[in-house]
Amino acid sequence: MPAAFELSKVSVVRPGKTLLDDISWTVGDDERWVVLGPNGAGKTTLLQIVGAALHPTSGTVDILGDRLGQVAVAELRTRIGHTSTKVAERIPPAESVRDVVLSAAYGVTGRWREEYDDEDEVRTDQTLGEWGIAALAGRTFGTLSEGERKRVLIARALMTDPELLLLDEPGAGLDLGAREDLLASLEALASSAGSPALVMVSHHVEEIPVGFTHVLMLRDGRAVAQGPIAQTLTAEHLSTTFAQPIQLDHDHGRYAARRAGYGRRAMRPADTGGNA
Ligand SMILES: Nc1ncnc2c1ncn2[C@@H]1O[C@H](COP(=O)(O)OP(=O)(O)OP(=O)(O)O)[C@@H](O)[C@H]1O
Repeated sequence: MPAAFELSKVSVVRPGKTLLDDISWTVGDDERWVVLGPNGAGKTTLLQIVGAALHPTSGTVDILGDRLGQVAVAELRTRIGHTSTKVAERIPPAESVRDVVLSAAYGVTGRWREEYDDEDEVRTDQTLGEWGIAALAGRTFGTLSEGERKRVLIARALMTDPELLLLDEPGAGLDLGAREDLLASLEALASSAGSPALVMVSHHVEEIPVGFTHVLMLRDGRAVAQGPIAQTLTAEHLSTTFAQPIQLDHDHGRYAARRAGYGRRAMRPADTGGNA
C-alpha cells in the first residue's frame, strides 16, 4: 500500500511553545483518518504540515512521494485538497459559488482574468451536482449558511481531483440535520472507488463518518494513540486525550461520547425532588 504521506519525528516549536512534539504518522492512500483532540492540541498545525503549508522545525515529511524541503510546494499543493476556516476567510464574500469552485483550477481565491477551459467548467458543474449545491451556483459566498459554505468548500477542494483531501473541522457550526447530511456525503465519498486519501480533524466522535478507518488522538502536541478505529478509539484513549473520564458508545459504525458517570447524580430522588 503506497503512503499518501509519512511524517517521521516531526516537531513544530515556536518561542515558548511546542506545537507538535515528535509525531511519526503514516497514512496509506486507501485510508480515511480522523484526528481527534481538545482545543489547542495541535490538530490544525498538523494538518498544515500535511497540506505542505508549514515546514516542521525538525523531522521529515514525505507527501505524495515528495520530501518537504526538496520539492516546489506550490506544485505539491495542487495535488492536495484542503478545507479550513482559513481557506473560507480568503474567499471574497461577493464571489459566486460557481466561481469559488471553478477558481480552484488555478488554486486562487477570487476570480479575475484567468482563462478556464471547457474541462474546468464541466468538472465544476459536476462537482456542484455531486455535493448537492448546483442550485446555489449563482449565489454569492457571503450570503450562504454555515452548512452551505462547508459543502462549497469541500466541492472546491475536490474540484482538482486531489490525491489527498484534508478537512479541518467540516462539522463545526452545523445544525443536527446539516451535520447528518454532511456525514452521509463524506460516508459516500469515503466508500467511493475514486476517493482520495482522507484526513478529517474533529473535536467530536459524533462527527466521524461511517467508513473512516483510522484515528489519531492528539493532546498537547503529542500523539496519545493512533491506529485502526476499531482498536484505537477506546474510552481509555479518549479519557487520556480529553483529560477526563469518558464513556464511549458505538452503534452501527457511529460513535457517541460523554463524561463517564454523568447523569447518575441527577437521577437520585433527593436531587430531583421525587419522593420514591
Ligand atoms: N505561532 C505560534 N506561536 C505560539 N503558539 C502558537 C502559534 N501558533 C499556534 N500556537 C498555539 O499552538 C497550539 C496548537 O494550535 P492548533 O491551532 O494547531 O490547535 P488545534 O488543536 O487545531 O486547536 P482548536 O481545536 O482550538 O482549533 C495552540 O495552543 C495555539 O495557541
